[in-house]
Amino acid sequence: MATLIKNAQVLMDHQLVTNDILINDGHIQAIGHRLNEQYGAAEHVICADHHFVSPGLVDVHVHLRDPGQTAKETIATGTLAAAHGGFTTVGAMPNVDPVPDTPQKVAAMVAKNREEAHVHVAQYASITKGRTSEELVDFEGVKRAGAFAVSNDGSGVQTAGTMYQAMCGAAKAGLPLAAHVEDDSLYQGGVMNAGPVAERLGLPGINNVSEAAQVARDVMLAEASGVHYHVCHVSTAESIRVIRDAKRAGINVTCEASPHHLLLTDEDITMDNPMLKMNPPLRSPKDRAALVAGLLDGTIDIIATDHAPHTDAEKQGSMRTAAFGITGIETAFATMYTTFVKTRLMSLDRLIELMSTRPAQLFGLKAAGQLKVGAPADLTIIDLDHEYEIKAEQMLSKGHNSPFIGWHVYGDVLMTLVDGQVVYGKDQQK
Ligand SMILES: NC(=O)N[C@@H](CC(=O)O)C(=O)O
Ligand SMILES: [Zn+2]
Ligand SMILES: [Zn+2]
Repeated sequence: MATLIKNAQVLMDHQLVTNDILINDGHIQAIGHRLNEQYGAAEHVICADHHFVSPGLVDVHVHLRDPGQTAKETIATGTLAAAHGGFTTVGAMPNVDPVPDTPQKVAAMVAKNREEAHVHVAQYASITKGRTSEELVDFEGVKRAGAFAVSNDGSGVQTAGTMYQAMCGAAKAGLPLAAHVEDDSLYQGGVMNAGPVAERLGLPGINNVSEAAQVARDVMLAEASGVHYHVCHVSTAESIRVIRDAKRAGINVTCEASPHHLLLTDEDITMDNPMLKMNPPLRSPKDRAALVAGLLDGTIDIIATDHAPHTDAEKQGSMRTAAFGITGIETAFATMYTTFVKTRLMSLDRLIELMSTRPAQLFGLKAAGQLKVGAPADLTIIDLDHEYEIKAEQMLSKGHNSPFIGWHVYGDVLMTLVDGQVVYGKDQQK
């Protein structure tokens, strides 16, 4: 079946231009004008009404919680939430139960994702068995079973020797290694960033060095092993400095930042509020400024949400006891667009590079992140002009643990297509 998207604003050579997009057999067949004269009338016509049509967004850091914690999220709800956020490919973190730490378990996850997901899911295998042990997974085996990368997200790899062996194995298998950087021996049980705000609130703090020291260690190990080392949710000025230096030295290191670390600081925590509790924590304004500088100078390669849904009960009460993590996949584009593009700190083109093109390229997701003839029709139609309020009841994730509820933003996703099929349509929702 052919679908024609009419009057789309698409980015071409860094400019927005009006075009029609013809989709056939799940792929983009043509981009241009008066396509029906050349190709015949399409069975299905979607009027984009001069809204922006983006290559589907790509988020390499998402927690789908399934199997094992389906009260928080399922593959179905998490990927529907992704489609609502404009994402057509997500990377699923392996802190689920059972952990995908063998080729068999990875193959089972890949099959389950294919069965139940509304968007493409790239599956992480863990780095070590059970995610916290020192026993390495079979890197070649998990790659053959369909893993696109390895990560122990949720925990750092504590021992340098284990990390080095893991990097050598991942490098040999051609798998990127995405690291949650956290040295347990430097982490002293905090629940928010260490500093004057934590002191004022009487809450235990998490220092910068528990992250940055492990980044520094890993950069050395990455150089020695030759792996593609990717730092997850970078949050400190020191980590940015180490990564910038490592890149200058030609080491194969990349990193992601999450919207919340680019948009909020610990000064936004005016009271004990679990909606602002995540790991790594919201850092100081100085750290945020270093992250923004890193985003603008290219030290930060991509944006990833770290969408971490929890039940309402787990996010109630005090930050001392609430779960770490916030949702993000439904608010990432709008919050980033509003703060960085609408204000002209960054071009729309660059934001799409950070949220679609580059993550696909860095992680070898060859079919994703492109709007061009021959590519899969993974697209999202976004209204950039209408201001709206982020509301919990509009979220399709099971998790409502977002600090962005109540924000007024631009960048409303109207429709998302995966392989030419509409997987989210604003008008079709309640
Ligand atoms: N970021 C978080 O605070 N939580 C994540 C784990 C993680 O990303 O490290 C989770 O799985 O809930
Ligand atoms: Zn993490
Ligand atoms: Zn995570």
